[in-house]
Amino acid sequence: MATTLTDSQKPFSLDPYHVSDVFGFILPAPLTELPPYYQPWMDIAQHVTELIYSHTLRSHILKMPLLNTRFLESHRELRLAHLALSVMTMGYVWQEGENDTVKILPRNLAVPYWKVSQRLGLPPILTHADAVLANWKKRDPHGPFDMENLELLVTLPGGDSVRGFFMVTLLVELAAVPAIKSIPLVINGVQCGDAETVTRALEEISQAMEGMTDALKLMHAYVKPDVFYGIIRIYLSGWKDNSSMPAGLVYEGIQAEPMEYSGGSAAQSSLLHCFDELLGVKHEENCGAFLTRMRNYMPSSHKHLIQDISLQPSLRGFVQQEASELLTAAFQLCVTKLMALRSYHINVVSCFITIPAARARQLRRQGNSSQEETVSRAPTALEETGTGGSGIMSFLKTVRDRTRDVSLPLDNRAMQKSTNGAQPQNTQYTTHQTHLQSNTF
Ligand code: HEM
Repeated sequence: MATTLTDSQKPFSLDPYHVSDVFGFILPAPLTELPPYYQPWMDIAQHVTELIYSHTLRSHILKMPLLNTRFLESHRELRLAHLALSVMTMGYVWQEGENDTVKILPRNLAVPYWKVSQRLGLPPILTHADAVLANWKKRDPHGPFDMENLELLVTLPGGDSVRGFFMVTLLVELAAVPAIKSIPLVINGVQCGDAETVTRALEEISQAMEGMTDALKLMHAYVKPDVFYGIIRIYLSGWKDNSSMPAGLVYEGIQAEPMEYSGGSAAQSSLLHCFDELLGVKHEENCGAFLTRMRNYMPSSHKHLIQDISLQPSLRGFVQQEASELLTAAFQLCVTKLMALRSYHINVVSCFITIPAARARQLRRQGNSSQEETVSRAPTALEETGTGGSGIMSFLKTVRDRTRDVSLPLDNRAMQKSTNGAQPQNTQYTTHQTHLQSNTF
């Protein structure tokens, strides 16, 4: 008689979580057009930048018809609709900068935006899932997935730098795909005590983390710091913990009270949340609360993946229990590479926020903050906080330092063997080896 496996006995798989084998969390082949009924949205969304520059976006949006969302059927249609409504909303709110914001998002934008957001499980604001994961197409469909052959579906002010910012972030997501695909191998390997498979999968993950750092380095080649700081950033910022929008935003036709949402940030990428849960990284109260809140800004299936990884038996506990040098080295290499990625990201933030912010302050002090200096156009409300609303540097350093806490001590010899890709000589792993045995090496 055939036996059926219960959920907890089935191998862990990425299938239920809408994660692509080729693209990871990136939406594969996003649609570029909606059904013709929604053309009034696309006509505005595809020209948001020009309309902002001519100060006419708000008036165009006010004249837009109130469309019914029930003709949007597929997931990809909903994602394009969310992206289009998101760039319109960011443009509508920030068209005149930080000093002339709005209190109300008009009904013809707010009602469909709310409904599409509800169906996707996303908040009604521009998220990483919109601007990065669902905002790309290949110029030549048969060409490579690289900077030269990729373009945005919709954009915001900032020219080549805004394209660079979203596309480099997309390439970081792509570099992470081998790591995401290795997560089930780690979890299933731990379940059945297969230390050799876990070791190999962890090596794959650490290599992908290094690839992510390399991709992040492209930010310097494709994004100008003063354009990012002075022009792009305000359009990514939200109406929570933002002194330019202290009361939040009323979504007309949804509820009379204003609502607060954080702006778009790669803290909403599911990647590092998955790695933290897998490795057992625990964040301090405030940082942890912010990061956990960011999970509500992810597509719901990706959020569930992170939750389900967190419910698995402890990988770190398994590594300690196995007391294998190679396994410990592979685990430790993941911790080291994740810390290196976070440290490099801190450098990027310093270059793109801290330094331009200091320059803007200096110009202001000298009474020299003319609009010709790009950094001077930046909103002052965002100087000390991230677009997601966090106090940037101390937050990022604390998050990086908590990563270190899961380190497992190992001797240099094992680390060298692992980085050289040496294979274990004796692969007879069992789940019940003890620490004591490892101390006899
Ligand atoms: C110019 C480029 C970038 C800047 C200026 C930047 C800025 C920031 C800021 C200010 C935060 C603090 C949280 C917030 O307020 O939103 C943050 C968090 C974060 N960013 Fe970025 N970021 C950049 C690129 C990226 C890229 C390409 C990634 C990779 C996908 C990334 C991943 C993260 C993550 C994962 C966090 C949460 C903290 C952590 O887990 O370490 N960032 N970023």
